Order: sequence, then C-alpha cells, then structure tokens
Amino acid sequence: MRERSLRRANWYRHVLAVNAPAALACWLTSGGSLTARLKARADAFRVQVLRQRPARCLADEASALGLPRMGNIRGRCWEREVLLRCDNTPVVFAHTVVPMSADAADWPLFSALGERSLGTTLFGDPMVARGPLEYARLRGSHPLARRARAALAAQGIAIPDELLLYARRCLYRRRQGTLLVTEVFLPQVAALVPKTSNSR
Ligand SMILES: C=C(O[C@@H]1C=C(C(=O)O)C=C[C@H]1O)C(=O)O
Repeated sequence: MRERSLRRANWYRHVLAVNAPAALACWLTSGGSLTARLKARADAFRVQVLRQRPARCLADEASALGLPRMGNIRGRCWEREVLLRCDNTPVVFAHTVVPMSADAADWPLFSALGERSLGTTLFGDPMVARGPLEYARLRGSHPLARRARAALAAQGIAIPDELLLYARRCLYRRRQGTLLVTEVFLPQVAALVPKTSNSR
C-alpha cells in the first residue's frame, strides 16, 4: 500500500488544501493561459519539448481520465513533456496526456505541436471545454516530481529530492476527446515579475 501512495498525490479542488507559499499560490490559481501569463513576464519565452511519445498513463492520470486499470496495467496514452522557459530559466514542468483511444479529430493539432505552446491551441479553440483546476503538493517520490527534477538536472539545475513541488492539473474536453494537463511549478517561477512596457 505504501508503494502505491508514493506514486500518487492527493488532488484538491481548493488551493488552500495544499498550503502553498503565497508566491506560488497566485501561479497555481491563475486563470486563462499559463503561456500568456509567462510571456508577460519574460522577454523570451520558450516551450522546450522533452518528449512526445506513446506511454502508459501515470496512476494519478489514469484515474483523472477515467481510464480503466487492469491490475497494474494502466491505459496507454500519448504523453507530452515540456519545460516552459522564461528568459531561458525553466519555470514550469508540464506533462500532458491524451488517451490512445482518442480520435485524431479530437485533438488535431496535438501531435504536430513541436515547440508551439499547447495553450495557444486550447485557449484559441471554441470547441474546447476546460474543467476545474485541481491542486496537489508533490512529494519527491511522485513520478512527476522525479521527472521534473531529472529534467532540471539535465539542464544542470539541481533541486533537493525532499523539496515539495506544487502542481495543478486541468482536464480539457473537445468533441469526444479528453486531454489532461499537469503543470508542476518550479521554484524559479516565484521570482518572475510582470515586464513593464518600458523595460523591453
Ligand atoms: C495549457 C497551456 O499550455 C501550456 C503549454 C504546454 C505545452 O506546450 O506542452 C503545456 C502546459 C501549459 O503550461 C497554457 O498555456 O495554459
């Protein structure tokens, strides 16, 4: 039972449940596109794609997507993993999954996104419905915390295993398709401030 709990997080509908530092709470609850909010705080914004490939859903994600679990075999999906960078500093690790059963017409732009932000396709499409945000505090053992740390380590940035990471996730729907975006906010995001027009 303990092993299972290390792989999963408790996801809450209210941000107060995760007791995030104030500097992160405003990011966790920010409405609209995260891409747009980050772009307003950087001279250069970049989506660094780490992987986009077939995979098995994580335990947390399979339940959020309503995918059946046959024992320890979890549903297959397409996963997309990125680092969002502001002025080359990684500030968000994002993990998106689409069930493999999805029809290509459900998310027509997903497979060919490249370094374009997923957000620009989701927030620009009137057919996309956005579900409520959920919040979690990820222990170092959570798969997404491990992946975020590994992604940073590959960039020469070390964060302690014991550092709690704060995350949010949102389920999007389009036609018959579902898509789950999980955003893990890295410590560096707290230092971002809006760019004033004369600072460019
Ligand atoms: C959902 C959004 O898209 C962002 C971009 C992502 C990507 O390109 O993979 C993933 C998560 C988001 O932080 C957004 O901008 O709000």
